[in-house]
Amino acid sequence: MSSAIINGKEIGQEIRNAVAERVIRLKEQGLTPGLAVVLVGDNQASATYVRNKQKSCEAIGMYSELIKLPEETTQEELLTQIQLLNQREDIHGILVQLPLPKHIDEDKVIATIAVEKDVDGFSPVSVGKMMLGQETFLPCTPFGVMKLLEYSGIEIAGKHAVIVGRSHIVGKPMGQLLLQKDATVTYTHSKTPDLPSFTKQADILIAAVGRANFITKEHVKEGAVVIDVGINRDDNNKLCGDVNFAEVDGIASHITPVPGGVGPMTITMLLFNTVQAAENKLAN
Ligand SMILES: Nc1nc2c(c(=O)[nH]1)N[C@@H](CN(C=O)c1ccc(C(=O)N[C@@H](CCC(=O)O)C(=O)O)cc1)CN2
Ligand SMILES: [Mg+2]
Repeated sequence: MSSAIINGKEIGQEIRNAVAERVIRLKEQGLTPGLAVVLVGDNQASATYVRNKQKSCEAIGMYSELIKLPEETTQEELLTQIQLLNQREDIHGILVQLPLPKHIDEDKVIATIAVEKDVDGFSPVSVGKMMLGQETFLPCTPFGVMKLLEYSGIEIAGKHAVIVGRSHIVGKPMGQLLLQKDATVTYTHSKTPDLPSFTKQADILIAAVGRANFITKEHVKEGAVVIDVGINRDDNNKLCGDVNFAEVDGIASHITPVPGGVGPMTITMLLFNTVQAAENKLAN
């Protein structure tokens, strides 16, 4: 029997509809939520994601503004742009599309975003608050995965979640969010020896390694929930995840496809966070 598909497009749309309602309420009170998206350089994938973020904002009545800077932009110039956005009354969320060109210190740039506008949840203060379980903006991809699990009725408490990958934007926060919902969490990564001996124990397996079709049937326990965070291109340049879907289908109880699984949730949760930032502004 095939695994149940967790449909991120459908779940994402349901959440976007609810976010759109909140935008209407804010506009009735004279406030249009505004997102500034900073794009530096000519990375084609980044340009596509940024376009999708802007379109998604507009689709639910939010304001979005693109700050497009050339590849040669200096770190100082970029920091100045962010400081200006930090002061803008009409901008409630700021995001800097990653990756940045090599000559720019990503950490420094992210740390400059005002925490109340850090809708990506990447700044050191946001990350610290998340670790402490305090109210803050959660990073959009792991936040989206939590919503996929919730909307699919998947129990987390008492389950063994195994994360493959330890990036700052996915793997590390993913483990924290699952831990806060009482999962037992194991982190694995590219240097973990005998990876299948760990992943085979997972009730919930999160694949966030960034390698096409890396997770095969030998990594997955019968009945596991498999969440694929990867966005890769295979040998035929076709979009694929970190999980070999054809192999794992039928072993997992539930699985997310690529495309149409975690990806759409990333932008959904960005909209969610930006509306939250605008509501916070009204409340304070
Ligand atoms: N500042 C940020 N930079 C980056 C983030 C981020 O959350 N904040 N995440 C990724 C890229 N990303 C958003 O920025 C992103 C990636 C993929 C998708 C998505 O919807 N994927 C689709 C497929 C799209 C395609 O056809 O190429 C899917 O999986 O269905 C959304 C957002 C790195 N940078
Ligand atoms: Mg760099």
